[in-house]
Amino acid sequence: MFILVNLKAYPCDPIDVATAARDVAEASGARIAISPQAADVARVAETGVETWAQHVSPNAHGSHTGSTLAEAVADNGAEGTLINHSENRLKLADVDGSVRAAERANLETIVCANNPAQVGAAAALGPDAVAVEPPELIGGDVSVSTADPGIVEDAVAAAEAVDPAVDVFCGAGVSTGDDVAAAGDLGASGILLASGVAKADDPRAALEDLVGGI
Ligand SMILES: O=C[C@H](O)COP(=O)(O)O
Repeated sequence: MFILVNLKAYPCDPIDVATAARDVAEASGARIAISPQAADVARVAETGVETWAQHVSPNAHGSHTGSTLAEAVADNGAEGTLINHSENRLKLADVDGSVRAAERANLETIVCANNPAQVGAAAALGPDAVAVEPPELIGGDVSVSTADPGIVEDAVAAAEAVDPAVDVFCGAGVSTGDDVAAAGDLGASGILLASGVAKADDPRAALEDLVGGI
Protein backbone atom coordinates (compact mmCIF):
# COMPACT_ATOMS: atom_id res chain seq x y z
CA MET A 1 0.00 0.00 0.00
CA PHE A 2 1.22 3.42 -1.03
CA ILE A 3 0.28 6.24 1.37
CA LEU A 4 0.06 9.64 -0.31
CA VAL A 5 -0.44 12.57 2.06
CA ASN A 6 -1.95 15.64 0.41
CA LEU A 7 -1.23 18.74 2.47
CA LYS A 8 -3.87 20.71 0.50
CA ALA A 9 -3.69 24.33 1.69
CA TYR A 10 -3.69 23.43 5.36
CA PRO A 11 -1.60 25.64 7.65
CA CYS A 12 0.79 22.89 8.70
CA ASP A 13 4.57 23.11 8.41
CA PRO A 14 5.29 21.14 5.21
CA ILE A 15 8.88 20.47 6.22
CA ASP A 16 7.92 19.05 9.61
CA VAL A 17 5.40 16.71 7.99
CA ALA A 18 7.80 15.80 5.18
CA THR A 19 10.60 15.02 7.60
CA ALA A 20 8.31 12.82 9.70
CA ALA A 21 7.07 11.03 6.57
CA ARG A 22 10.63 10.44 5.38
CA ASP A 23 11.61 8.99 8.75
CA VAL A 24 8.52 6.77 9.06
CA ALA A 25 8.98 5.52 5.49
CA GLU A 26 12.62 4.66 6.16
CA ALA A 27 11.88 2.95 9.48
CA SER A 28 8.90 0.95 8.23
CA GLY A 29 9.81 0.29 4.61
CA ALA A 30 6.44 1.73 3.60
CA ARG A 31 6.06 3.92 0.55
CA ILE A 32 4.91 7.34 1.77
CA ALA A 33 4.79 10.51 -0.30
CA ILE A 34 3.94 14.11 0.50
CA SER A 35 2.00 16.39 -1.84
CA PRO A 36 2.57 20.01 -0.78
CA GLN A 37 1.54 23.32 -2.30
CA ALA A 38 3.36 23.90 -5.61
CA ALA A 39 5.44 26.65 -3.99
CA ASP A 40 6.78 24.13 -1.46
CA VAL A 41 7.66 21.27 -3.83
CA ALA A 42 11.39 21.99 -3.96
CA ARG A 43 12.02 22.35 -0.24
CA VAL A 44 9.83 19.33 0.59
CA ALA A 45 11.75 17.26 -1.97
CA GLU A 46 15.01 18.42 -0.38
CA THR A 47 14.03 16.54 2.82
CA GLY A 48 14.40 13.31 0.86
CA VAL A 49 10.74 12.33 1.08
CA GLU A 50 8.98 11.23 -2.10
CA THR A 51 7.24 14.39 -3.31
CA TRP A 52 4.16 14.82 -5.47
CA ALA A 53 2.50 17.87 -6.96
CA GLN A 54 -1.16 18.53 -6.17
CA HIS A 55 -1.91 19.42 -9.80
CA VAL A 56 -0.23 20.08 -13.12
CA SER A 57 -1.59 22.07 -16.03
CA PRO A 58 -2.12 20.52 -19.46
CA ASN A 59 0.11 23.25 -20.87
CA ALA A 60 3.68 23.04 -22.08
CA HIS A 61 6.06 26.01 -21.95
CA GLY A 62 4.54 29.13 -23.46
CA SER A 63 2.20 32.02 -22.76
CA HIS A 64 0.24 30.40 -19.93
CA THR A 65 0.23 32.74 -16.93
CA GLY A 66 -0.65 31.00 -13.69
CA SER A 67 0.08 27.51 -14.99
CA THR A 68 1.82 24.84 -12.94
CA LEU A 69 3.91 23.06 -15.53
CA ALA A 70 4.67 19.36 -15.16
CA GLU A 71 8.22 20.12 -16.27
CA ALA A 72 8.58 22.74 -13.53
CA VAL A 73 7.47 20.52 -10.65
CA ALA A 74 9.61 17.66 -12.01
CA ASP A 75 12.63 19.96 -12.22
CA ASN A 76 12.00 20.90 -8.58
CA GLY A 77 11.97 17.32 -7.33
CA ALA A 78 8.42 16.03 -7.77
CA GLU A 79 8.13 12.39 -8.77
CA GLY A 80 4.39 12.35 -9.39
CA THR A 81 1.26 14.44 -9.47
CA LEU A 82 -2.39 14.33 -8.53
CA ILE A 83 -4.76 15.35 -11.31
CA ASN A 84 -8.43 16.33 -11.05
CA HIS A 85 -8.62 16.34 -7.26
CA SER A 86 -12.17 16.83 -6.00
CA GLU A 87 -11.17 20.33 -4.87
CA ASN A 88 -9.58 21.17 -8.24
CA ARG A 89 -11.83 19.63 -10.86
CA LEU A 90 -10.85 19.79 -14.54
CA LYS A 91 -12.67 19.37 -17.82
CA LEU A 92 -12.20 15.89 -19.30
CA ALA A 93 -9.98 17.25 -22.08
CA ASP A 94 -7.80 18.94 -19.48
CA VAL A 95 -7.54 15.76 -17.38
CA ASP A 96 -6.27 14.04 -20.52
CA GLY A 97 -3.92 16.93 -21.25
CA SER A 98 -2.55 16.94 -17.72
CA VAL A 99 -1.90 13.18 -17.84
CA ARG A 100 -0.04 13.65 -21.12
CA ALA A 101 1.93 16.61 -19.71
CA ALA A 102 2.90 14.53 -16.67
CA GLU A 103 4.03 11.69 -18.92
CA ARG A 104 6.26 14.06 -20.88
CA ALA A 105 7.89 15.12 -17.62
CA ASN A 106 8.22 11.54 -16.37
CA LEU A 107 5.84 12.14 -13.46
CA GLU A 108 3.75 9.32 -12.03
CA THR A 109 0.03 10.12 -12.14
CA ILE A 110 -3.04 9.58 -9.98
CA VAL A 111 -6.31 10.87 -11.42
CA CYS A 112 -9.00 11.48 -8.80
CA ALA A 113 -12.65 10.59 -9.30
CA ASN A 114 -15.88 10.93 -7.33
CA ASN A 115 -17.37 7.54 -8.09
CA PRO A 116 -16.80 4.25 -9.97
CA ALA A 117 -18.19 5.58 -13.26
CA GLN A 118 -15.65 8.39 -13.21
CA VAL A 119 -12.97 5.88 -12.22
CA GLY A 120 -13.67 3.97 -15.44
CA ALA A 121 -13.45 7.14 -17.51
CA ALA A 122 -10.24 8.19 -15.76
CA ALA A 123 -8.68 4.76 -16.22
CA ALA A 124 -9.32 5.03 -19.97
CA LEU A 125 -6.93 7.99 -20.06
CA GLY A 126 -4.02 5.77 -19.04
CA PRO A 127 -2.80 7.18 -15.73
CA ASP A 128 -0.70 5.08 -13.39
CA ALA A 129 -3.54 5.07 -10.86
CA VAL A 130 -6.96 6.45 -10.10
CA ALA A 131 -8.27 7.47 -6.68
CA VAL A 132 -11.91 7.24 -5.70
CA GLU A 133 -13.04 9.79 -3.13
CA PRO A 134 -16.71 10.41 -2.27
CA PRO A 135 -16.74 14.22 -1.85
CA GLU A 136 -19.15 14.11 1.08
CA LEU A 137 -16.65 12.07 3.12
CA ILE A 138 -13.58 14.22 2.42
CA GLY A 139 -12.29 15.91 5.55
CA GLY A 140 -14.62 13.92 7.77
CA ASP A 141 -14.03 11.53 10.65
CA VAL A 142 -15.35 8.36 9.00
CA SER A 143 -13.18 6.50 6.51
CA VAL A 144 -14.50 5.69 3.05
CA SER A 145 -13.48 2.07 3.73
CA THR A 146 -15.98 2.00 6.62
CA ALA A 147 -18.70 4.39 5.43
CA ASP A 148 -18.93 3.17 1.84
CA PRO A 149 -16.90 -0.01 1.24
CA GLY A 150 -18.95 -0.78 -1.87
CA ILE A 151 -17.67 2.29 -3.67
CA VAL A 152 -14.09 1.06 -3.24
CA GLU A 153 -14.92 -2.43 -4.50
CA ASP A 154 -16.89 -0.98 -7.43
CA ALA A 155 -14.03 1.39 -8.27
CA VAL A 156 -11.57 -1.51 -8.33
CA ALA A 157 -13.91 -3.43 -10.66
CA ALA A 158 -14.45 -0.37 -12.89
CA ALA A 159 -10.73 0.21 -13.36
CA GLU A 160 -10.05 -3.50 -13.89
CA ALA A 161 -12.68 -3.61 -16.64
CA VAL A 162 -11.03 -0.74 -18.52
CA ASP A 163 -7.32 -1.27 -17.87
CA PRO A 164 -6.01 -3.83 -15.35
CA ALA A 165 -2.67 -1.99 -15.25
CA VAL A 166 -4.24 1.04 -13.54
CA ASP A 167 -4.01 0.88 -9.74
CA VAL A 168 -6.88 2.06 -7.57
CA PHE A 169 -6.45 4.24 -4.52
CA CYS A 170 -9.16 5.36 -2.15
CA GLY A 171 -9.45 8.35 0.11
CA ALA A 172 -11.69 10.45 2.34
CA GLY A 173 -11.71 10.29 6.10
CA VAL A 174 -8.81 7.84 6.35
CA SER A 175 -6.84 8.41 9.56
CA THR A 176 -5.82 5.11 11.15
CA GLY A 177 -4.00 1.90 10.40
CA ASP A 178 -7.30 0.06 10.66
CA ASP A 179 -8.70 2.29 7.89
CA VAL A 180 -5.67 1.48 5.72
CA ALA A 181 -6.02 -2.25 6.35
CA ALA A 182 -9.73 -2.13 5.51
CA ALA A 183 -8.98 -0.33 2.24
CA GLY A 184 -6.41 -2.97 1.32
CA ASP A 185 -8.94 -5.71 2.04
CA LEU A 186 -11.33 -4.00 -0.40
CA GLY A 187 -8.71 -4.14 -3.16
CA ALA A 188 -7.15 -0.68 -2.97
CA SER A 189 -3.45 -0.39 -3.82
CA GLY A 190 -2.99 2.87 -1.99
CA ILE A 191 -4.47 5.58 0.19
CA LEU A 192 -4.91 9.28 -0.51
CA LEU A 193 -5.36 11.22 2.70
CA ALA A 194 -4.94 14.71 4.06
CA SER A 195 -6.53 15.87 7.31
CA GLY A 196 -5.60 12.73 9.25
CA VAL A 197 -1.95 13.81 9.00
CA ALA A 198 -1.93 17.50 8.02
CA LYS A 199 -4.31 18.47 10.84
CA ALA A 200 -2.99 15.97 13.41
CA ASP A 201 -1.48 17.27 16.65
CA ASP A 202 1.35 14.79 16.06
CA PRO A 203 1.76 14.01 12.34
CA ARG A 204 4.60 11.58 13.02
CA ALA A 205 2.43 9.50 15.37
CA ALA A 206 -0.41 9.60 12.85
CA LEU A 207 1.91 8.29 10.12
CA GLU A 208 3.23 5.53 12.39
CA ASP A 209 -0.34 4.42 13.07
CA LEU A 210 -1.19 4.48 9.35
CA VAL A 211 1.72 2.28 8.27
CA GLY A 212 0.70 -0.25 10.91
CA GLY A 213 -2.24 -1.08 8.64
CA ILE A 214 -0.18 -1.96 5.59
O1 LIG B 1 -6.50 14.41 -0.95
C1 LIG B 1 -7.01 13.90 0.02
C2 LIG B 1 -8.41 13.62 0.12
O2 LIG B 1 -9.23 14.65 -0.37
C3 LIG B 1 -8.87 13.12 1.46
O3 LIG B 1 -8.87 14.14 2.41
P1 LIG B 1 -9.13 13.75 3.93
O4 LIG B 1 -8.12 12.67 4.28
O5 LIG B 1 -8.93 15.00 4.71
O6 LIG B 1 -10.53 13.23 4.01
